[in-house]
Amino acid sequence: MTLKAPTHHISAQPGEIAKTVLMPGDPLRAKFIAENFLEDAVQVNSIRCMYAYTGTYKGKKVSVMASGIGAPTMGVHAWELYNLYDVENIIRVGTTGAIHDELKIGDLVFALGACYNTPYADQYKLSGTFSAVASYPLLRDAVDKADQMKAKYMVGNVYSTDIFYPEYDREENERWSKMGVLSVEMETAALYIVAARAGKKALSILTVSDHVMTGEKVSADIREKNFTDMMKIALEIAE
Ligand SMILES: O=P(O)(O)O[C@H]1O[C@H](CO)[C@@H](O)[C@H]1O
Ligand SMILES: O=c1cc[nH]c(=O)[nH]1
Repeated sequence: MTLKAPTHHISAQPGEIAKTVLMPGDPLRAKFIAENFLEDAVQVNSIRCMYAYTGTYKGKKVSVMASGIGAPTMGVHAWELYNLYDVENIIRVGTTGAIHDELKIGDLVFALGACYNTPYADQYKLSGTFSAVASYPLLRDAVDKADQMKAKYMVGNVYSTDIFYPEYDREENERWSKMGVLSVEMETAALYIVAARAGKKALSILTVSDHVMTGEKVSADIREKNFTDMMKIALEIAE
C-alpha cells in the first residue's frame, strides 16, 4: 500500500501545509487562530470539519489544524501530517482540567511528559512502558517566551485520558495528584508517541479551562477564543 497526500482525512495538496502546525482539539479554535493571528490564511482542509489553514505569522509560513478529541483522532491526523506532509513540528494548543491545586483558570501548563491510558503505543510491541515526552527544543523555546510574556505557568506531567466522563472521578484524580501530575486532557500522549515514532518534534501547550477537583469551569466560547497566550507562544516559536 502506497500512502501519499492528499489522504483519507486531509485534502491539502503536498506543499500546502507548513513545517510547523498548531493543533487545537477544537476545529473552531483552529479557525479563530487562522482568522486572528495568520496573514493570508487559506483553508486547506475541511474533511470531517477538521479545519486546517495555512498562512503566515511575522513572515513565517505556519499552519493550524484541528485534531479533534482523543488519541485516535490525534493519532490519525498527526501521523498523516508528519509522515505524508513532511511536517516537522506539531504544537498542540489545548485546554486542560487542573489537578494541581496551585493551578488557576487561564494558567498555562507545558506538558513535559504525558501519562496515559490509551493503548496507542501497544502497536510498537515494546517490552516496557513508553514515556511520552515533549521535544526539548520546543519546550525550552516555549518556556522562554512564557517568561518574556510574564505568563503564569507550570511545567510537568499531564494525564492524557481516553475517558472524559470517568466513573471513578475524584479518587482517580487524587491518585494522579499524589504522583505530581498537573492536569488532565486527552491528546498529548498520542501526539508525543506519534512524533517519537516519526522522529519529529512535538509540544503541548495547555491552558487551564477548569479545575477537576473543585468543578470550577469556563464556557465553550471562552475555551474557543480567550486562551490566546498559548496561541501566541506557539506562533512565536514556530520555525
Ligand atoms: O480544548 P481541546 O484542545 O479540545 O482539549 C481538551 O478539550 C477536549 C475535551 O473537552 C479534549 O480534546 C481535551 O484534550
Ligand atoms: O480533557 C479535558 C479537558 C479539559 N478539562 C478536563 O477536565 N478534561
